[in-house]
Amino acid sequence: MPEATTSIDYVMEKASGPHFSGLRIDGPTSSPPASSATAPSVADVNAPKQPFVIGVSGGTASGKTTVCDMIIQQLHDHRVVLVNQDSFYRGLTPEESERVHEYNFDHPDAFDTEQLLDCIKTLKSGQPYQVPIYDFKKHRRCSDSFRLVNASDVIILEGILVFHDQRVRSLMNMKIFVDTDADVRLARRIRRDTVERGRDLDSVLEQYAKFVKPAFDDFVLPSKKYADVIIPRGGDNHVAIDLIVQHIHTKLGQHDLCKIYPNVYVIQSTFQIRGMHTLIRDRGISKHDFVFYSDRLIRLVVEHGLGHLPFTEKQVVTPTGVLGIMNSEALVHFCYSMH
Ligand SMILES: Nc1ncnc2c1ncn2[C@@H]1O[C@H](COP(=O)(O)OP(=O)(O)O)[C@@H](O)[C@H]1O
Ligand SMILES: Nc1ccn([C@@H]2O[C@H](COP(=O)(O)O)[C@@H](O)[C@H]2O)c(=O)n1
Repeated sequence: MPEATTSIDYVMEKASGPHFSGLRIDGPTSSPPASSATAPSVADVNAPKQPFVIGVSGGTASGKTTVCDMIIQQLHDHRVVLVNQDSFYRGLTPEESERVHEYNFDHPDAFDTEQLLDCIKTLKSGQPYQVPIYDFKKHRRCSDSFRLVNASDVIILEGILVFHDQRVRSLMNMKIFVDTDADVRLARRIRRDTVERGRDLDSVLEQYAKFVKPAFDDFVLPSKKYADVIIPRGGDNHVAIDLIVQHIHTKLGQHDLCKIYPNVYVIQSTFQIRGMHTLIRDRGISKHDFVFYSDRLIRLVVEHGLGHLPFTEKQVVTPTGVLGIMNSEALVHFCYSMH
């Protein structure tokens, strides 16, 4: 190893832990095997990724759906599905239907949370789900039609109370709270409910004062503390939405080639690999170091590729008669007898 690079190397080795394949580069083979908990196996790294689940909460008419639509538009190169908590409103009993103005649609019990959980768990496992369709005018689900939601890269779960239940929260990778002033929300709600949901002004105002506002204070606002990101002004906040989309892109990775070519394997990015890529791109690097680190990176690719070839395990005795003491290169060449 060149002397000038010893300290950089030392830091990288210390920080990175075992290399992906379980073999430390140039190090002794006393490091943990590939099955170690700290080193993901080839199968783990290339296993189908679990969908990225985003929860979007906020008060009524805060702009949740608008924000979700903007995120979906910007994630056009990924498969994204939107699930509304509203779809899981319970059906009303005949008595409740008769006195619908006394029914609190803003209480957590108004939702069938068990079914919502089942839906998100099913989608997370890569299976499609038949999501109910809710009719806000009739206050009930359409009994004979569903929306078939397919497995996807990103699942967005949107609703006033999606952060209320711990079990639902725990399924989320990212939680967003859309924060819009109450007067703006009420104004939007009046317009929306009278235009789209078949209500009159008096009933909207009465429902708001009796149920919507108290439930916001009791359940929605307290769940804001669970949010990772709070978006003031909802869909008007383009900066926040751009940042969120960037983050999701990073989390999903850019390995679209894997979707097109099922036999493409991507080496997991580690601190050490990123460090070496940084060094060889540094215009000030010496020729010697450039060759040294490029050589290491190339060797990683070769070792990784060899790991994908069929092999049978072999016991070997080293020339000194000691079992198991060999450097990483020797391990690759001796342990795997290629077909
Ligand atoms: N930034 C905005 N400016 C103006 N109107 C908006 C804005 N965001 C949402 N709206 C309107 O307010 C209403 C509620 O928005 P929506 O996104 O459906 O909220 P939520 O899903 O939180 O109930 C809709 O009629 C929508 O068109
Ligand atoms: N039959 C129903 C069901 C729900 N609501 C109201 O909808 C609000 C939640 O939907 P947002 O799109 O505004 O998030 C909630 O505040 C309920 O009061 C309803 O009016 N009728």
